[in-house]
Amino acid sequence: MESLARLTPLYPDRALIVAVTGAAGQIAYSLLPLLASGTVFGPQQRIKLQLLDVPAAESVLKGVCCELEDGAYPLLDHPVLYTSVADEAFAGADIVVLLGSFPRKPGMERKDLLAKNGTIFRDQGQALNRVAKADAHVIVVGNPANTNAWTLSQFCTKIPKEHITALARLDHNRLKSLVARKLDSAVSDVHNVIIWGNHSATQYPDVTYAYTPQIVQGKMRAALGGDSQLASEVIPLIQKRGAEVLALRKLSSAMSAAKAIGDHLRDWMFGTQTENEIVSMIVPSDGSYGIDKGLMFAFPVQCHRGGKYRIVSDLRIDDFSRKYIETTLAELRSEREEAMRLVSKMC
Ligand SMILES: NC(=O)c1ccc[n+]([C@@H]2O[C@H](COP(=O)([O-])OP(=O)(O)OC[C@H]3O[C@@H](n4cnc5c(N)ncnc54)[C@H](O)[C@@H]3O)[C@@H](O)[C@H]2O)c1
Ligand SMILES: O=C(O)CC[C@H](O)C(=O)O
Repeated sequence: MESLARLTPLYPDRALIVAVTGAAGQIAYSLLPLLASGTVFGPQQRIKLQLLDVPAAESVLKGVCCELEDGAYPLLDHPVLYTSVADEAFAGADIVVLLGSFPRKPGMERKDLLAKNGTIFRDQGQALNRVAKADAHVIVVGNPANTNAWTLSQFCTKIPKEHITALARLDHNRLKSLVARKLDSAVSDVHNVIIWGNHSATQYPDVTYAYTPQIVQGKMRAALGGDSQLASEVIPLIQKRGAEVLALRKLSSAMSAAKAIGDHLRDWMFGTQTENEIVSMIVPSDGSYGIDKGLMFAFPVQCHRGGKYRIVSDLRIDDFSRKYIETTLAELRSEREEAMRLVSKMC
């Protein structure tokens, strides 16, 4: 259960301004009620929503706004702003949630998305540079999320680099839930799973530092059947979970993505739940664990109220883990190279 003290409003005297792109899409349809109801920013924080989508989605977006009105959410300021002009959506925003992009369809490779979505993140980086608050906090969700966040940050120099993050929390939650199911534990009893690297099939879902009241830190790999079981079952299951949902729904994950975005934002803005709790966020590397400085990489982090976080940089990484971290690092380096090529063409 959330403690109300933890969720003391960030701005008691005004509405928190939240811009959401791709607001006519499916993740937004699950996320907007979480924002409007106080689930993410607490039951006392007023919210102003500024929604962006492409002109072709105007009618759907208007319908979403009608539903937000009809929800009679006590915390939501009216009118909800909706627009197809990025500068209008981002103006004055405290929090910027970037969903707007093309999701992968069955038969598409994730790398097909790099070129398709790169220009969106260039344009939105430039728009943020023009109109955003210098202390805005940004989360990129549109895939390929790490590299889109990197592209955005190349065009948005006004906002500090560490305020630009991307979503690894869905993978983190998937792993946490899987561990709970395997051990027949409550999800809330599972702590400190970690996702490393890319939000892709090379990510490394790591249980080395995870624990529950029954399984002490250091024993989780054995409790889940040992390293060969992890390598053959647990790790691939999490790495391929997005693809599994896509194959089943013929649409990518949306409800669970919205829940994860809420978790990411709540922990980022209010602090992680306890002093020792670790969550996974895609943030610019500070060089920890030998990851290239500036590369957008999922790391274990601890957050402190007001949008501050620190990468937990002192975990011992054994050979088993290092191999996975190197694989996802290599993929991210090559995505960044491709993005650099595209960016230099875009300039
Ligand atoms: N990082 C993660 O964990 C994670 C999880 C799930 C989905 N995703 C990604 O999130 C993105 C959104 O997924 P979705 O299911 O909501 O997709 P969707 O297709 O339902 O919605 C995307 C919306 O973005 C809009 N859009 C496209 N270009 C835009 C632009 N330039 N500006 C504003 N809006 C624009 C589209 O019109 C559409 O309404 C996809 O890229 C998907 O792959 C990431
Ligand atoms: O396109 C994909 O494979 C994944 C979509 C989404 O990022 C997810 O993790 O569910």
